Amino acid sequence: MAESAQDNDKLARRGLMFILSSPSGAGKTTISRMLLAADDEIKLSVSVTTRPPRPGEEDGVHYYFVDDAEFDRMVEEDDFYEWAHVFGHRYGTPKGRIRAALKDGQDFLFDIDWQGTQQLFQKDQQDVVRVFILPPSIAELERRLRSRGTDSEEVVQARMERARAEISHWDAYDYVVINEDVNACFAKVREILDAERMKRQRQTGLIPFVRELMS
Ligand SMILES: Nc1ncnc2c1ncn2[C@@H]1O[C@H](COP(=O)(O)OP(=O)(O)OP(=O)(O)O)[C@@H](O)[C@H]1O
Ligand SMILES: Nc1nc2c(ncn2[C@@H]2O[C@H](COP(=O)(O)O)[C@@H](O)[C@H]2O)c(=O)[nH]1
Repeated sequence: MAESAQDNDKLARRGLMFILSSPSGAGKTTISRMLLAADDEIKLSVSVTTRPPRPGEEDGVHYYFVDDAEFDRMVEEDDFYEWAHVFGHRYGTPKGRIRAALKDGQDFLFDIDWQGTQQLFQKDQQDVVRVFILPPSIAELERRLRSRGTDSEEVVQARMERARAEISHWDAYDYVVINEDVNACFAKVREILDAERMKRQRQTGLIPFVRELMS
């Protein structure tokens, strides 16, 4: 049966800012892509970066690739929600229309590091959901970074050297999921997203409905 306009009103809710972080190589981009393919209600917040594109990465789809001068200009013009230095490059979340779209119920997915997570949480605690992905072991993390085949040995080493420091931020997250089997990890991340969408404080459309039930 088709949903009536009244049913749709009841389902109205604020969107959420769903953050996935992990040490490099643990699998957050893989999980993000699975989520975006499976769920039309969530959109990727495409970051801006000064790092060069990897093979297969497209400008405007995976990142907006810019040079240092353009990134400086965006910082000066206050175009970022947050930005940080990560592995020798700069990465930032452009403001775009995120705030207005959240009000209209649009969910956003952020594949960002712990520094960006901290900044977004300070600005918007009510909408942020923080998920940290852990690798099953350090050896498997290294194997995944190498098997991705997109980074030089030097880059892989630099990322492995930062891995323990990245993992040390795990306790600043709302949820922690170990990515051993990718499908099992993805299923858990989806459950988190589904449950967060149902949180009472996000379900703004229920207020008049419940008032009517109680009248
Ligand atoms: N559960 C898994 N089992 C085996 N391989 C995996 C699993 N999850 C992801 N991978 C593989 O590990 C590699 C790294 O994954 P991915 O690029 O998603 O990591 P990431 O956390 O986004 O890294 P970065 O922060 O560097 O972008 C990829 O080749 C991916 O296919
Ligand atoms: N603080 C931010 N961190 C970001 C952003 N976009 C990506 N990232 C993080 O950078 C590292 C490296 O990413 P890679 O694509 O070069 O492997 C990873 O932890 C990302 O999550 C951002 O806008 N802000």
